[in-house]
Amino acid sequence: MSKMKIEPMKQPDKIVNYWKKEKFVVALIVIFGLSYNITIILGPIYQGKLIDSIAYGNSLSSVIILAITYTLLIGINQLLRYFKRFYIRRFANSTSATMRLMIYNNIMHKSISELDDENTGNLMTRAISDVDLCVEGMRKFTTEVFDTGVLMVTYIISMLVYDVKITILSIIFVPIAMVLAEKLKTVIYKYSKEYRQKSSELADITYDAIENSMIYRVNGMESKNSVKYIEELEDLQDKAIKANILENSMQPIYNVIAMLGIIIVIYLGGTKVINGGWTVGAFSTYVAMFTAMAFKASKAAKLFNSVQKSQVSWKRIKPYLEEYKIKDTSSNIDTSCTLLSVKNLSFSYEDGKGNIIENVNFTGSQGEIIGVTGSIASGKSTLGISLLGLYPYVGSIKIDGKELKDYSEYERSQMISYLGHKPQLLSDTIYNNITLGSKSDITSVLKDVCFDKDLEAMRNGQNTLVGNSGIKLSGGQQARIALARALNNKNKIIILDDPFSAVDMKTEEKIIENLKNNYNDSLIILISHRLAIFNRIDKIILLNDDKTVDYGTHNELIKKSELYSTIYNLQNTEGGNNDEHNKKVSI
Ligand SMILES: Nc1ncnc2c1ncn2[C@@H]1O[C@H](COP(=O)(O)OP(=O)(O)OP(=O)(O)O)[C@@H](O)[C@H]1O
Repeated sequence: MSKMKIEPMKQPDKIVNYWKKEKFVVALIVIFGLSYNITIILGPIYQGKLIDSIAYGNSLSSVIILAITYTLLIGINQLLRYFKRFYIRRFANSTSATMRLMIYNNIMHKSISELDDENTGNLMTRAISDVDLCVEGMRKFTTEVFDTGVLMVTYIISMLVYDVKITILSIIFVPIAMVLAEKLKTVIYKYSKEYRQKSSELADITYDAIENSMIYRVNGMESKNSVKYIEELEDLQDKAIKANILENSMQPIYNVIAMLGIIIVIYLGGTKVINGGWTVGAFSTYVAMFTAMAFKASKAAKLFNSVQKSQVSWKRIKPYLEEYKIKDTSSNIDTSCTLLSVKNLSFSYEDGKGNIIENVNFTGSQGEIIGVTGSIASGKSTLGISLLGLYPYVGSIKIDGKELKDYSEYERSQMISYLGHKPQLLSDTIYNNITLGSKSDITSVLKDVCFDKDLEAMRNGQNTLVGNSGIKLSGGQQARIALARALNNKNKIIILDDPFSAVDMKTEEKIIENLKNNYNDSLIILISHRLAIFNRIDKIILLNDDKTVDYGTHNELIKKSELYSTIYNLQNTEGGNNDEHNKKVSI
């Protein structure tokens, strides 16, 4: 059996294209679906013949031949059914995989501002959970086109061959059941939509309870949350009942309506047998065909409802099914030297909102360390983020003479390494947290961040699992693993946002020495509250509360900024080697 190939597709927001994409599989479904549903009619026909041959006293050998033929036909018919089912499953699996691939690709190409929006993340998680429901609807539809549509046509044609009048009179109840189902579909859609919405909300609440269990527990919120959770569950149950009851409770009613024609069949057919127009076997064949057809007709009514239900899911997925995009991974960057030049840089997170930083000017080159400091919420992290080029900025950020926004996203990722404000550890091993899935020797980088001693105490060494968000590591260990990740992916420019906030002063000093010695082919931008080592770095950017910026060497800032000199002196005089003290007197 050939392995399923998952490939992107064109116009993924048109549902019919999923059938077009699987042309070969759909062709096989058509072949097996048609042959299964056409040959099914041979079952009741041969059953009737068998009854007649017994009733009219045919020879034993001809009865046995008929019985064998009947059994063989049923066997072949079921084999065709097996293949039809197999290829329909294959179509469903492939469609589900394609939809997931297209949604995943959409996530990969969302802008950072869109991803920052919490709602986008939630909506996409829900959309992915809707894929299965939607594909299930498509599978049912494909199945029923044959098992209901083709089969009903086959039965009706055969019944017409047996008797035109009885057929026309007995099937007039079928459209009534269908019209009733059609009328109910809007109501079913409404209830189904409400149920799906509630179900996603409950999934969010569950994720939240798991992710933030510690916070809720220590704040004594768990029992209160449990009560709320039960209320939500009850509401979900209520909506589930409304959504399902109407659809399922209607099934027997559709069934009864479609079956009403049996009265006509028995009356007119029975009369025809008495008058010698039909044999008992022909009558039995006709009754079997009518019963099967009426049963299928009532299923068709249910099919309309289930297609309606899966449309709820399709509508939720559709906005995320956009054309497949491929990230450009060609790179044209200068690896021989590094020159960063920032001129009149201003930045705001949203258009029209006030600037977080204004008119920042500085230059830096390979081998330098530039410190960024300032009071709380003065925009230190924002300056680091703006240098990544992920958001639009005003002014100029040039790397090696070329504007940052003119580099491709991939080129930027190859020029700049970044350690964010939070460690953002994955629930994985130390090794995977640092390499992010690539293969490299991390021994030296672990030494550079002074983690080698910590590692010796860990039984599983680099394969130690860090727990959810690094919970099994101390704050300082988490910070150093995150720093090691940024350094392992060493680029021309390394931006480190507060890497030492959870690290003691001695370790900080050692790491700074390692950075100076082992990363002098990069330009390092070091964002920090702690100024202890700032007298050993090349230049400092001080972001003031009034959005003015002081820029210069340590000695220049000591002279020109009262704020800088006061804090530096406080951090380096009494208690200067004490972390608690430094926190109190930090900028
Ligand atoms: N993603 C964001 N969207 C909108 N506003 C933001 C975003 N990130 C930060 N801000 C705002 O920007 C301002 C500066 O925040 P930033 O984190 O850059 O300051 P900071 O100097 O690094 O702070 P701290 O000293 O507390 O680390 C704050 O008022 C904050 O609310």
